[in-house]
Order: sequence, then C-alpha cells, then structure tokens
Amino acid sequence: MEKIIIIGGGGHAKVVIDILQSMETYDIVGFTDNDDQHLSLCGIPYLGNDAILPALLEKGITKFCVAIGDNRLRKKLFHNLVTSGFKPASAISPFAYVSHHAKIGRGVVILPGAVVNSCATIEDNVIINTLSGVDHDCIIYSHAHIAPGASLTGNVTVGEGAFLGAGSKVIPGIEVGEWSIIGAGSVVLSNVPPNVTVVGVPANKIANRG
Ligand SMILES: CC(=O)SCCNC(=O)CCNC(=O)[C@H](O)C(C)(C)COP(=O)(O)OP(=O)(O)OC[C@H]1O[C@@H](n2cnc3c(N)ncnc32)[C@H](O)[C@@H]1OP(=O)(O)O
Repeated sequence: MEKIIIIGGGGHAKVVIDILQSMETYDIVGFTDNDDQHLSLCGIPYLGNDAILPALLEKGITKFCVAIGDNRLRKKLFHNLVTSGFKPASAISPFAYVSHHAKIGRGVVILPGAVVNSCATIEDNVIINTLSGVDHDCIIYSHAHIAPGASLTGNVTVGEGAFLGAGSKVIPGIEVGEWSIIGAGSVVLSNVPPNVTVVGVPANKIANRG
C-alpha cells in the first residue's frame, strides 16, 4: 500500500484517519501538527511539526491529505505542500455515494453518508462532510467546506473557501460567494455575495468578513 501522511491532529484528522483506514488503499505513516503535545491519534503516531516534512519527502513519502477544518489554513497548507513536491490524495468514505458522472478534484475529503450526485464538480481540497448532499450539476470550488447535514439542491455554485454550516439548505441555482459563511440551519433563498456571513430562515447577512 502507498504511504501517506495526514496534516493536522484535531477532530477532523480523526475522521480522515478513519476513512483512509476503511479505504484500505494507503498505509498511514503518521500525522503532523504544529501543536507538539500529541503522541498519537486513533493509533496513528505523531511525526512532528511542519519542519519534519522535507525529511519525509526525502524518504519517498509523497502523498498527503490535509485534515484541517479551517478553510484558509487548509488552503495555505495544501499549496505549501504541493509547491514542495508532495501529492494530494483524496479520502472518500466507502459509505459515501459519489456518482460516476461527478468530477472530483485532488485532496478532497468525502465523509460517510454524503451524497455527490450526477454531474456535480468538487474542486481541490474541499470537504463534503458527514450526511451532507451535493446534488446534480453543483460546482463546489476549491477549499470550501460543506458541513454535516448541509443540503445543496441542483445547480448550486459554492465559491472558493466558502463554508456551509451544519444542516443549512440551499435552493436550486443559487450562487454562494467565495469565503462566505452560511450559518448552521440556515435556508438560502437568494444569492450570497462573497465575504459575508448569512444566517437564518431565510438567510440574511449579519456581517462582512475581512
Ligand atoms: C464535524 C464538525 O463539527 S464540522 C463544523 C460545523 N460547524 C458549524 O456548522 C458551525 C456553524 N456556525 C454558525 O452557525 C455560527 O453561529 C456563525 C459562524 C454563523 C456565526 O458565528 P459568530 O460570527 O460567532 O456570530 P455570533 O455567535 O456572535 O452570532 C451573531 C448573531 O447571529 C445569530 N446567529 C448565529 N448563528 C446563527 C444561525 N446559525 N442561525 C440563526 N442565527 C444565528 C446569533 O444568535 C446572534 O444574534 P444576536 O446578534 O441577535 O444575538
């Protein structure tokens, strides 16, 4: 089995480890984290902080998966690792449904119970979290996160780095702007501009994001 490292040692790393183990495609060498208080996570050893990465590359370990929920930090680490010569791997649960007609980018994480339906596009480094739904013809741009139980109907577009909170719902054809946040449980009935936070039913803007 090909060797892989996990970047990040928080809660999201626990589920990514679980998925990679259930895929039976990769041998997880360990995880890195800049908090050096770790010893192991779900039985997977702590390797060190980011300073260890060049040595791992020299040993021929090239595959990585960034297991960090924060979209901006996940983007930064993804780019740093790709630029350094590492290769992103996707972690797709065997208990998710991903249509053969969907396009899946690099370093994508799809959790158990999620559905990615026909002709949807999921770009690089996106998280499709537990029990969420991305229906036909949706486009999820890089570094976005669809949180647990969020439901996107057909033809929804989610901009780079946007975050759709747990249980949020988006009606067909809506565009969610890049780096915007949709609050948990919100129902989005109209387009959301970039860099704002919207909440409620129907979702309304409560803040601009810097
Ligand atoms: C596996 C995992 O755990 S993945 C992680 C999943 N996480 C989530 O889904 C979290 C989603 N986060 C939220 O919904 C947050 O409440 C946010 C991001 C929308 C807002 O957070 P903050 O910016 O800290 O806003 P804050 O808590 O100060 O609330 C501001 C106002 O909006 C209201 N509000 C906040 N979130 C919501 C919401 N989801 N729905 C309705 N109203 C909301 C608050 O009640 C408050 O109203 P008030 O000013 O009248 O008192």
